Amino acid sequence: MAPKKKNKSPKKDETKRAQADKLKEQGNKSLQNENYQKAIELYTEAIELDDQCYAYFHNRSLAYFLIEKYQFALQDAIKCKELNPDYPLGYLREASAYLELDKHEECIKSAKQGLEVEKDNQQLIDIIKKAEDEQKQNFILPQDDPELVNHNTMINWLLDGKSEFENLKLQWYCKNYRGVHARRKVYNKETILFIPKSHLITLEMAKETPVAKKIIAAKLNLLSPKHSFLSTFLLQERKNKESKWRPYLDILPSDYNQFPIFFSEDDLSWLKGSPFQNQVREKKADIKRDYDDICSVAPEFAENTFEDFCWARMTASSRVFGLQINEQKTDAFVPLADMLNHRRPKQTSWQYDDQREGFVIQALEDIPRGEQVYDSYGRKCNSRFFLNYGFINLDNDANEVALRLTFDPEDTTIERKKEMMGGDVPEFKVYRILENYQEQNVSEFMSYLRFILIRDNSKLLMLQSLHEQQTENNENLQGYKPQKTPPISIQNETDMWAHISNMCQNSISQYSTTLKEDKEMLAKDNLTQNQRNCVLLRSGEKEILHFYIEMAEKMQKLLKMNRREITKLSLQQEYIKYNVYINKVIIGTLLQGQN
Ligand SMILES: C[S@@+](CC[C@H](N)C(=O)[O-])C[C@H]1O[C@@H](n2cnc3c(N)ncnc32)[C@H](O)[C@@H]1O
Repeated sequence: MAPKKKNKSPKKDETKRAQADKLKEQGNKSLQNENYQKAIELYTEAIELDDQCYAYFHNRSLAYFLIEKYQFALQDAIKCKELNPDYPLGYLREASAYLELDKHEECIKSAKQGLEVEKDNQQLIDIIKKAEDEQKQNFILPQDDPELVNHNTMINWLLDGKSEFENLKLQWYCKNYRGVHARRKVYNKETILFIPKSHLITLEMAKETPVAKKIIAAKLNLLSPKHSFLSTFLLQERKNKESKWRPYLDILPSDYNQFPIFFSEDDLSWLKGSPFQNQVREKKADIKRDYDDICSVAPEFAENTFEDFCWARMTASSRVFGLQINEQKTDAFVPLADMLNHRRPKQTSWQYDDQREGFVIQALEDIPRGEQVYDSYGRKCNSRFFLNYGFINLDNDANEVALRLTFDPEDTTIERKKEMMGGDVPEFKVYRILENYQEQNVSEFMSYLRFILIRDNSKLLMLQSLHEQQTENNENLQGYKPQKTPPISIQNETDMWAHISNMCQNSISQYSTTLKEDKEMLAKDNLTQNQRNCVLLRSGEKEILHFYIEMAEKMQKLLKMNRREITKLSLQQEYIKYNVYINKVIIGTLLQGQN
């Protein structure tokens, strides 16, 4: 049977076109009013009446783009281009959708075609530049680089295991150094990553290795048991070519040369004078002790060199998450989640979701497309970041410097002090002080020092009775806590500042460079990364020491004045930062009652 002829009445067509145009106008108004869904409906109705008008497809493509339906935006842009190849904005819509879909080649190709139609269209020129820039960032490594190949294998392994992270992508900054970026705009509260339990390496799994079982059976007292168990697991699986975990193992950093425990003596010498130099040696010695202990109960573990064990331990210290799975605390390696770099304040939060049975990360703010997505590793001193993560955080308000307090053996009140403290005084006590003197650590340090410096038995008696009053109702009356000593007298407080100043000056004199010299070195920028990090670490410590030397000088000066003079001086700019101490301790306590 012959097909029926269509009734082609020109008049009917014209009416339809007029109706369609009207709908388009209404659609444009909705678009202007940011009612994109309505605009899409109106353009769709227009298209149903007349599917040969490029403008309807162009406008609907734009509306789809604005609600982030990029695949639909692309389809309409392609149709617009087909209907009118001379319309440059059709190419712009197509290129924009391709860019959002991370199809950089295609984006550049369609924008270039658009430029053939209108050669100086600035939007087309801009989008080519943006796509090229992103391409450069994405492909810092050649396509066949093993790191990239391994990365793709891991991504497929995770996706096959039903992981979800469609809005995230990995980006390289240089070899072995990667970060996670938003593939598309991420919204506050959006769950951006899900890794099922099947793809987590937990502490419980690590405790099942033959070596771990021997450690447990021998009741070994390891210094870092959790990280050691996880390390034995990593090393066991690394040797197994058929390991289920191969895709994850293959993307782990191949070395940790920027971690201080791997530093040469030459690199370590850049830490001369810093208490951190010892911390590094102690950390390495602790890891060696764990390694030797493990080898002693599981001799086969010695197949792994100490270097191998250090590699595994640093992998654990820099990548493990402390989780709670079904109310049980554990530690785990979480592939891909461990690719997020650190930044404070918190931009994302993570947890194990018992219902979904997997690890999830949620955004805590909107993150624009292309931006790096961070995890906060917490508020930590740079010495901890350096030791356990191999980097230094600039502008870190949590930096500390270690100061050691000891009782004076010549102190005639020492016996009473011992008695008060419940028998004995510790040989020494190390406090890690921060530049902010209001931090609890610092006030405990000052209080401890006040107690050490008392030379007057009557003051000790007063503290003892205060302590007894405070602990009156406490049945397990414990010894006196020097770190709770309140400000006692002008003399004691003056002594405390003099002592702080001496200790800080003594610490400063241990370094082979001054703070000024460090700053000049950093400005020159001719240091290796490890040298630079050492200089940043030691200069951070010196800043704190200088802060307290200056504070000590000013507070000793104030402690010689009367209340009126102090109040006047404290209003000066250079004293403002000490006002909390001045008002609370000097005026509020030591000079209480004075006019
Ligand atoms: C959990 S991993 C993050 C992924 C890592 N960048 C990678 O490529 O494997 C932690 C390591 O990332 C690096 N890192 C994380 N945050 C950093 C930051 N803010 N600055 C410098 N390096 C950082 C450090 O090397 C750290 O040991």
